[in-house]
Formats: sequence, C-alpha cells, structure tokens
Amino acid sequence: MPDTPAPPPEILGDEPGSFPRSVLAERHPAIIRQVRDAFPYDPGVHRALDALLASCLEGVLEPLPADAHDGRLWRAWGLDDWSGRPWFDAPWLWSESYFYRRLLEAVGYFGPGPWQGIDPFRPSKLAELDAPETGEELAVLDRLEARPAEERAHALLHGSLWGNRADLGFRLSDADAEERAAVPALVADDSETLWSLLPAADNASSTVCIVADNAGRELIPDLLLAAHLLAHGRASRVVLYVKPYPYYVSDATPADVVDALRKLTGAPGAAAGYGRRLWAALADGTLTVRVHPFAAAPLPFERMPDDLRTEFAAATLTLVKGDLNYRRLVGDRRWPATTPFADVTAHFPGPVAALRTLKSEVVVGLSADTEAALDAAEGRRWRTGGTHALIQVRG
Ligand SMILES: O=P(O)(O)OC[C@@]1(O)O[C@H](CO)[C@@H](O)[C@@H]1O
Repeated sequence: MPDTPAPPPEILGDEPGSFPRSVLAERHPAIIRQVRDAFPYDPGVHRALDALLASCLEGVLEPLPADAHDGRLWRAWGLDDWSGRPWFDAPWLWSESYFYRRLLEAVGYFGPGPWQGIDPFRPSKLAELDAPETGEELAVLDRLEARPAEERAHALLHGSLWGNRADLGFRLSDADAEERAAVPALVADDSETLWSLLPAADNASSTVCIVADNAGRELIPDLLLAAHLLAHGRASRVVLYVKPYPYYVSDATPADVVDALRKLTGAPGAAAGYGRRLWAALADGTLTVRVHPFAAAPLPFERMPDDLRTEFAAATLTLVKGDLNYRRLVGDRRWPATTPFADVTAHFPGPVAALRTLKSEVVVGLSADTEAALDAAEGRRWRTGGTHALIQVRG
C-alpha cells in the first residue's frame, strides 16, 4: 500500500500575534462583555462571567460541573486531555467550542433557573433581522421572480454563499463584477458540478442536506435556496442542520429558524410567498430541521458519529455553509492551499459542497496561480478578511 503522508499540524491558539490567539485573548473577553450587557443578569451570573473572563485571560481550561448534562459527551470529545491546561495550548477549534459551552453555563442557559434556555445572543440576532438592509435584500426577490429559473438559482446560490456580506441585489445587478476584479472574489467555483449533482426536475427523489451556519441574514438566503430547490424539483426533501444551542455568537438554532420564517412570512411582496412555502414544507415534512449534539462538537467532521454519517451518506448532496464548518470539513490544519479538496474531504460520507467566505487561515483546493495572485495582491489578508469566497464540491 502507498504511504499516506501525515497531515500537517492542527492550528493551535498559542502563536503570538496570530489570528487564533487574538480570538482567544481578545474576541472572547469582548463577547463576555457583550453578553453581560445584554440582559439584567443576577449577581450569580455576573460572578460566573467574572470567573470565565479570568480563566480566559490567564487561566486554564476548567472541567465541567460534575452534574453537567453533557459531561460524558465532552469527556468523549477530549475534555480530560485538556482540562487543567492553558486555553492557548488546545487545538483552536477545541478551545473555541469549549468557550461557548462555558459561556452558556455561566449565564445559566442549561438551568434550572430563570435564565434556562435564554439565548444570550438573541438581542443581536433580532437586531440584525430587523435591520433595514434585511428588508432591502428581501425586496430584491420581487425583481428576481421575473427572471428565468437558472438565473434565479444562480442568484440564490450566491445569496446563500455570501450570506450577510453581499446582498442578492449585487448578484443580480452586477453579476459580472467578480470576474472583472483584479483578483476574483470567488477563488474557487465548482458551482457547475454542484448543479450537475442535483436532478434537473422533479422526476427523481433527491435529498439535500444544508449544514447551516449563521442565523439572520445568512439563514434567510439559505432558506430561500431551500425553497427554490424544492419548488423546482432539484430536491424532493431538504434537511436543515442547525446548532443545538447558541454558539459562535450568531450560529443558527431552531428558534432562529422560526424567527427567520416569521420575518419572511411577515415581509411584503415575493418574500412572504417564500415564507409560506417554507412553512408548508415544514408541515408536510419536505423540509426538516435537524439538531444533533455533534453540530457543536469541538471536532472535525471526520470524527462524526455513525448516525450522522448514515444521514449524509444517504443524501444526494450536502451543502456545508460558512467558515467554521469549512474548518471542520477539511480539518483545521496548516494545509498547503493547493491541497486537493477531494483528498481532504474523502472522509465525508457522500457528495459534499462547501459554500464559504474566507474568514480564517485554512484553505485548500486553490490553483497555484490563484494563490500566487492573491498573495501578490493582498499578502495574507485574503485568507481572513471575508472579502473572498469559494464554492468547492466533491461529487
Ligand atoms: O463560521 P462563520 O460564521 O463563517 O465564521 C466563524 C468565524 O467568525 O469564527 C472563527 C473565529 O472565531 C473563524 O473561523 C471565523 O472567522
């Protein structure tokens, strides 16, 4: 058998001056401050947040309380290996995920008590849904209705890809802008392969899984894309995977799906029609919302449990959204950017497509020319700035 080369090292949070270290040392304390101000928490919550802040800044990873409902799960995910050690020493993916678990513990999310089930990030999620920009993006759907199905599909795929970073209006009114830029915003585009994996019309049964990322202005276009796939027979069933609890500030939970649907059904024009169709699809089971504990696990998808593996294996295509899910899909490692996407996603149990704006260092599947052009134009900024995106597919 040929020797398989060892994968490159995992990204840790320990490198001075690095983006991961700044997330642990600066972003997490800022999130604690934001959460503290979001609700009239009682003194017990304030004390727990003080303790978490101290632990983040100079302390070590503490174990979960002995009676934690998910203690067994976290031990299986490696808690015993990392507890007692500095936050910066653990794989970055591991320490970030554990931070959100500890934050929810501190604000009493897991109860019992008055704060049980209260999403500490809900005020910012709702503010985003109510922002005028959200309404403006939805209004674009009225113009989109008149366009041919193929153009609509393209706009909705790109709306989902760019989430809150570029609106559907931009995709519609200036579809060629990416190609004109010195270095294209889209650094890899396998969208043709993506569409080729779905049946052309409703003469075949096809399940599309969408592993969602953020709520609000990313989840709405994800739902619009789901509605389009169902309406045009590109999928006979869509399964939307969301997080079991608030995570990475804005990640979508079931409550956020409901908020997004209510936003759509209450909007003027074509958006309300999308909302009603999605509502009906949930009622008849052609759209399903799925929550699995592994969605908030600190581990790569390569280590997904068997039940999830079986679900994705049965899907016609799984769309994996966003930066964090990309890190989990390809492995949060120092891959050379030209490593083939198909190689590092060979573990995934079925056809898979990544739709991601680039917000962390990890990237694979680029041509050497693209990497060189990006480096020459921007140094390393293109990797983390969120100004570039990719659509990568393994059929
Ligand atoms: O998954 P998303 O929402 O696209 O991005 C998540 C993110 O903001 O969080 C991490 C830093 O904390 C990075 O992976 C990435 O920049």
